[in-house]
Amino acid sequence: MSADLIDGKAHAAALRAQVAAAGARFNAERGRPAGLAVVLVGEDAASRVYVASKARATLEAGMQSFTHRLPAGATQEEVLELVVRLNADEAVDGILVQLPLPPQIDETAVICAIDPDKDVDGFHVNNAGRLAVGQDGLVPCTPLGCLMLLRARHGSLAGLRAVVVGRSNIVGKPMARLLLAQDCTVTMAHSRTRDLQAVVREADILVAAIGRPLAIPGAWIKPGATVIDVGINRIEDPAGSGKTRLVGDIDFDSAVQVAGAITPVPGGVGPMTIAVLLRNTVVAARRRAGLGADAILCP
Ligand SMILES: NC(=O)C1=CN([C@@H]2O[C@H](COP(=O)(O)OP(=O)(O)OC[C@H]3O[C@@H](n4cnc5c(N)ncnc54)[C@H](OP(=O)(O)O)[C@@H]3O)[C@@H](O)[C@H]2O)C=CC1
Ligand SMILES: Nc1nc(=O)c2c([nH]1)NC[C@@H]1CN(c3ccc(C(=O)N[C@@H](CCC(=O)O)C(=O)O)cc3)C=[N+]21
Repeated sequence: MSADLIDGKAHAAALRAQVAAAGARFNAERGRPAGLAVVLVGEDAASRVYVASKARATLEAGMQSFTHRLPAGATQEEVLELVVRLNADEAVDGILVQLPLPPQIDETAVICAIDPDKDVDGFHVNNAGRLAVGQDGLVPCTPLGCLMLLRARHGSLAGLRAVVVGRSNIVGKPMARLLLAQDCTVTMAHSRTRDLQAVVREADILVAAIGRPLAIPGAWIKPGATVIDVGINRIEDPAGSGKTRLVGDIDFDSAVQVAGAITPVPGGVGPMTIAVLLRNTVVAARRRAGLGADAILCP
């Protein structure tokens, strides 16, 4: 038996088309496009690629894109000043500060400085708190993208056993909260979990956000489970070509034999993250303008 592939690229393309339509409606109502500002500090090559692809996707969705690059040696004050300026800029509906930041900059302080209503990453403590208590806010892109993939496959998730491996503030914790809000029975696992294999085995829905290449083998997975692989790990190609390739946290080749459905890496969760970022930007723009929810953007 071979699992169904969950095509994140196709789901992301569909979401982006919906976001473009909602963005066009916003533009028609308000006489200006929704705007996303991305802040990149330093020259990290991988970050540059993400930032460029976000800017391209933003323009393709009919939104305005503002990219701000600061040198790797930028001070905390310079980053905070830029954030304050973007908070006050009426053309900017969403602000994303690319993480990680260089070591001289306090990430928490920078995230805290972002206007929560423009925090399209959903990392601000106001938005994390809103998610925790079930109030409307801005939800982190990667876990919301995972939830959309799960809803597309299952419809209702009520009563299913979900296991989230990883408890970071940007993926694991918000993922678990979203699944709980969908009435899953949720377990959060992490590096101190005892007998991870037995915990994983319980999962009807398994979300891996660990950051360790191929950490979970197919033999651990419950037959028929839906497996969402958030991990993006660059490893040396085992064929010894000297090239590198991207792999997830799940050992795809063995897991695909056991799971009911599985996301590939690349082409799974990653493309959804960017599509949800655009979705969050239109949601933020509508809320800031005092417009009601746009049904098409609801997960
Ligand atoms: N597709 C996408 O769009 C995105 C992908 N990612 C990818 O997702 C992965 C996770 O990212 P992120 O959440 O930021 O990572 P973090 O490093 O912040 O968190 C990793 C989590 O995994 C846990 N962990 C580490 N080792 C083990 C282990 N052996 N067994 C069980 N749990 C373990 C850690 O536990 P503990 O808390 O105990 O240390 C921690 O909670 C990365 O590969 C990242 O590149 C991230 C963001 C977006
Ligand atoms: N403030 C902030 N918000 C983020 O959301 C954020 C961040 N900082 N820092 C870095 C991580 C990582 N991240 C990814 C987004 C898309 C892909 C993606 O589209 N990946 C493609 C592959 C891309 C490739 O080939 O390199 C895929 O999985 O198919 C990956 C990773 C967002 N992040």
